[in-house]
Amino acid sequence: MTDNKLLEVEHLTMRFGGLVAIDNLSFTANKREITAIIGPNGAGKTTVFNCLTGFYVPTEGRLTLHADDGPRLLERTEGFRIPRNNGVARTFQNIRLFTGMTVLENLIVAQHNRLMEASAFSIAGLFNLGRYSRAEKAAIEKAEFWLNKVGLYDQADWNAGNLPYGSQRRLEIARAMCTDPSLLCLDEPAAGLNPRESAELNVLLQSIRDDQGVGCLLIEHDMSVVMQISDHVIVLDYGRKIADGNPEAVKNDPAVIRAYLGEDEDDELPPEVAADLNVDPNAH
Ligand SMILES: Nc1ncnc2c1ncn2[C@@H]1O[C@H](COP(=O)(O)OP(=O)(O)OP(=O)(O)O)[C@@H](O)[C@H]1O
Repeated sequence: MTDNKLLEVEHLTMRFGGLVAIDNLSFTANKREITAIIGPNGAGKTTVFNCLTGFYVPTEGRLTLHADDGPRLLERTEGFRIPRNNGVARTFQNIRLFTGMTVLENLIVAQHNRLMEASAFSIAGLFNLGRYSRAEKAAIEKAEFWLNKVGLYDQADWNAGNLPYGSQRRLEIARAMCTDPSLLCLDEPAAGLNPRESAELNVLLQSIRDDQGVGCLLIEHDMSVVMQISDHVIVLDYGRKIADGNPEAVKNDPAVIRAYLGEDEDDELPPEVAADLNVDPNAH
């Protein structure tokens, strides 16, 4: 199964002063799989993403992306090079689109690096019309492909900031996919979506995995999304891994149920989380 590894996280530790946000975390995410990272608030999920995508330099540990042309050590790569050179794309908990640009422009800007390469990073290169215009045409085709895929073709000329919230979430995913990632990191993509939008998101993410062959790393509080589409679930609590397995095994794991219920006798799980974790929300 070694060939199937996409991301290897080994002994990752992230400290902020005296606070240990991630404590000696190791896990593997495979190619063509959706790997979910779940856990209560403050468990360290976003910190893992921030280490993988260069926002934080880990205190300790090794983060290896097994790209098609060989392994890349993410913790040694400058943050801005990670999407460009290592093929790791990301969406954010709080949507970060270019709201003053159109929907189409957001998808073209995402391909800026490839267009600049085609221009040979020079004015002269821009006038090498054959090469640059081929790259421009390919960028527009890719944008059109993703506009169709996320159902936003008819809104291509809208300002991104005027899209409804659920559409902005889909546009953010489309923008990330326009960078041709090998690993797509999604930070709470279902947050704020209604049940219909959430179901559409499931279909989109499964298609990114199955049709595009892209591995996804997913932080999500919506257990219906996690349980329905994940191949593999990692559970964090206070920065430590407490479970690692398929969704069925994880949802029945007593350590996971305990982490969500807490030790406090008065704690109650929201009914939808309890249902997905197979527990009686009032049972203590
Ligand atoms: N830049 C930072 N400086 C100091 N502490 C931080 C920083 N970033 C995260 N933390 C702390 O690290 C811990 C883990 O935070 P993190 O945001 O990764 O959790 P999370 O599992 O993503 O939570 P949530 O589900 O609420 O988004 C928290 O105690 C948080 O306060």
